[in-house]
Amino acid sequence: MIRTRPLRLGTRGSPLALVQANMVAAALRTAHGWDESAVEIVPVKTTGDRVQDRPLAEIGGKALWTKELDRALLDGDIHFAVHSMKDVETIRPEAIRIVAMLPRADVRDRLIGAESITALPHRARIGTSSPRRAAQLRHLRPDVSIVPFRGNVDTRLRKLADGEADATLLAAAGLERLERPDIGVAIPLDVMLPAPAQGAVGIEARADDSETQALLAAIDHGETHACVATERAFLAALGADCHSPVAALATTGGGLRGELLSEDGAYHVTGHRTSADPAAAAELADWLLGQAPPAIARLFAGR
Ligand SMILES: NCc1[nH]cc(CCC(=O)O)c1CC(=O)O
Repeated sequence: MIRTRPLRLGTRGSPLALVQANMVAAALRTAHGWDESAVEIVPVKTTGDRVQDRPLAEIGGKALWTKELDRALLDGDIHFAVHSMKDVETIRPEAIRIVAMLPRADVRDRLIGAESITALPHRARIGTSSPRRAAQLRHLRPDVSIVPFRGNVDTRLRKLADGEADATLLAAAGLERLERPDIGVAIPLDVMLPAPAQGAVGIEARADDSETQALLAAIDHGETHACVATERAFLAALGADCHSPVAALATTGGGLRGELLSEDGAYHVTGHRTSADPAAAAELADWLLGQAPPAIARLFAGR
């Protein structure tokens, strides 16, 4: 196909976002036999990137990563947007559709600063701004304290090196894509379940732009797409947002696993369904909420 203008790919401008954008551009060029100029990368600064000094939950949650890109998409400034699916809210604007996902990377978190969670020094200070990671850590190690840690991967590693914390947790996927796969140790999935959609890169287009959607369909990884859709259905059924300490993982062979925690990690409930379809996700969410002690249930009171 001959394109008279380049396809405009919108992305955040962080180093990780740009790597992921380039992965998508390369996949499209390969799938369609396009040359270098066929896809133009358009970095868009988001509120989440601008405001680095306050917790995300305080300035408005996950929408901060997508709002400006949504606008660019709806205004026709870009043809499609590339996101870490972990950072995309469960409820999306009607006019925007998640069209494709790249093959998922390692879904685990990596611990940097100790050999394992058990091996963390007594009362270690852990740098993380993720409510899920904080609650999971405190559940496993009630003695540790949590230090807020925002910023991109390099910023967080620098804060750790500067002694602002004794250890931190980062997604293996991000470290891999930034070509630092060996930093720290992978935490086994039976010790720590990842965030819903962790490790998945997704692509959104306008719901009415069937031409762009057809081009993107060529690079959609069906298995990743299905598993991430199930994890997102689980979040949606919980009425969860970024304030909610929730973990989930769906795999084609292993079904769906989910975990809800109280913010302080004192309580958690976990469950498993052998099927990884969205109906099982909604059912597991309801079952977990039914099991949950008040300290967890109140976090989902708004649903
Ligand atoms: N919330 C930030 C964010 N969004 C996606 C990733 C990593 C890549 C991924 O999980 O797909 C990260 C960094 C991290 O959690 O370590």
